[in-house]
Amino acid sequence: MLLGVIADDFTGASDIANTLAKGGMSTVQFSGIGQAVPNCEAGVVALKTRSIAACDAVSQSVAAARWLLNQGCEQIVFKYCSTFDSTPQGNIGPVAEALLDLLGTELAIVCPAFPGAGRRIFMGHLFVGDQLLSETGMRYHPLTPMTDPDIRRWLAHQTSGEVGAIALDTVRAGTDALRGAFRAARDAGRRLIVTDAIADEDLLTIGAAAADHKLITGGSGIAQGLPQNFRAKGRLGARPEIVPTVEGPGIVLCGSCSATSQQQVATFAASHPSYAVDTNALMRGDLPLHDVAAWISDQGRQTPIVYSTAAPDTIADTQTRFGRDAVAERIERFFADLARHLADTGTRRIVVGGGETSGAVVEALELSSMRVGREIDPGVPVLIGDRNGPLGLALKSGNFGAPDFFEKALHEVGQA
Ligand SMILES: Nc1ncnc2c1ncn2[C@@H]1O[C@H](COP(=O)(O)OP(=O)(O)OP(=O)(O)O)[C@@H](O)[C@H]1O
Ligand SMILES: O=C(O)[C@@H](O)C(=O)CO
Repeated sequence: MLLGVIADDFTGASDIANTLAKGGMSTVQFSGIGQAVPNCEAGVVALKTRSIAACDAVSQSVAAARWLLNQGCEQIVFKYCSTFDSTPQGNIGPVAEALLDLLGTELAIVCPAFPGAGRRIFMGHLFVGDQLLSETGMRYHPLTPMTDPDIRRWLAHQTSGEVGAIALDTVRAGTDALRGAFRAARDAGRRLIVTDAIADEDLLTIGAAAADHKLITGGSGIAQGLPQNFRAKGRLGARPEIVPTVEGPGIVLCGSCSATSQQQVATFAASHPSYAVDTNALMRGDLPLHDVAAWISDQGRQTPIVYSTAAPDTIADTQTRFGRDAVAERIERFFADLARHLADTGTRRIVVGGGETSGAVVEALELSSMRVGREIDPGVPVLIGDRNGPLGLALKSGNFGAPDFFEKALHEVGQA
C-alpha cells in the first residue's frame, strides 16, 4: 500500500476510492480498520465519524492512520465532505492536527474542492454551483448546518493554531510557486492551509506540489493529482484485478431524503415496484421485516426500490413524535437488517442512497473490504464485496448522481 485514505463516511470513502481507481491505482475500500489484502496500492478506510465528538473522531482517525502506515503507506489523505460538513465545534480541525502530530509533519493542505460536482474554493470561500455554500440547502442541514462559506474562518473555530490560505493566483502560478507558498506558510507557523481550487487543473497542480506532503486533507478532488506522483517514480504496477461478474437479483434501498435523492426515487419508482417505508409504523414496531421481504419476493423478476425518502415536513413530523436520533437509528437498522436478509437469500446487487444508510448497510453485511470498479456517475463507483459469493454494491452520497442513477447503477454493478 502506497497511499492511505481516512474517510469520515462510507459514501465519501467510495467517492475518493473512485478518484484513485480512475487515476490508475489498484484501490480497496475497507470498512474501518481491515485485514490487509494483496494487490492494493491505495487503501481507503471508511469511518462513520462525520458527526461524532472531536475526541472520538480523533482516536478513530489516528488508529486508522496507524494501521495504514503499518501497511506501508507513504502519504495519508484525510477525506471529508466537499461541503466541509462540520460544526464550529466539529472534528475536521482536531483530526487534521492530530494526524499532523502523528505523522511528525508541519503542514497540510485543506481543500474540499470537487469541481466535477460543482464545489469550488475561491479566496477561501466555498461555492456549490453558483451559490456560496451558506446560501444553499446546506445551511439547513440537520446535523452540520453550514452557515459560513469562509472555510478559513470555519476551520479557525475548530483549531488552536492560525489557519493559513493560498489564493488561486498562486495556484495558477504553477507548482514551483505553490511549493514556495507552502514553505512560506510553514515558516510563518501555519499548519493548516486552505488552498483555492476551481478547476481540475488546479487540483492537479496542487497534487503535484504536494507530492512530498505526508498529510493532505480535502474532498475527493484533491486525490486527482496523487496517482501521478507515484507513477512518475515508477511505483505503480499492481496488475489489474480480475473482477468477478455479479449476476442475480437486485434491490435499491434509499434512506437519503435530499432533493437529489427524492428525484432519483421518483424516477426509478415510475417504472419499478416501489415500497415507501411507513416510518411511523416502523417506530411503533408495526412494520415487521418479513412483511417487507415478502413484498420484495412477490415482485418476482422485477427490481424493486424500498425507500424512507420523504419531504421535510413529513420528516419533521416523525422526528417530533419519536425524536430525531431514535428515528434515524431505527431507519438505518431497518435498512441494515433488510440488506443482510436479502443478501443471504439470493440478492446480488444492492444500490444504496445516503451516507449514513450506506454505512449501516455495509457494516451489517460485514464486508470488511471491497474492490473498486468503474465509475457510475461522478463520485460513485461500483464496489465488489464478498458475502455468500461476489456481491455488487453502489453507495450514493445524498447529493450525487443523475436522476436515472438507480437504474444505471443496477446495470453497471451487474456488468462488473
Ligand atoms: N422519513 C424519514 N424521517 C426521518 N429520518 C429519516 C427518514 N428517512 C431517512 N431518515 C434518516 O435520515 C438520515 C439520512 O442520512 P443519509 O446520510 O443516509 O442520507 P444523506 O444525508 O442524504 O446522504 P449523505 O450523507 O451521503 O449526504 C439517516 O439517518 C436516515 O435514517
Ligand atoms: O465529498 C462529498 O461530497 C461526498 O464524498 C461526501 O462525503 C458526501 O457524504
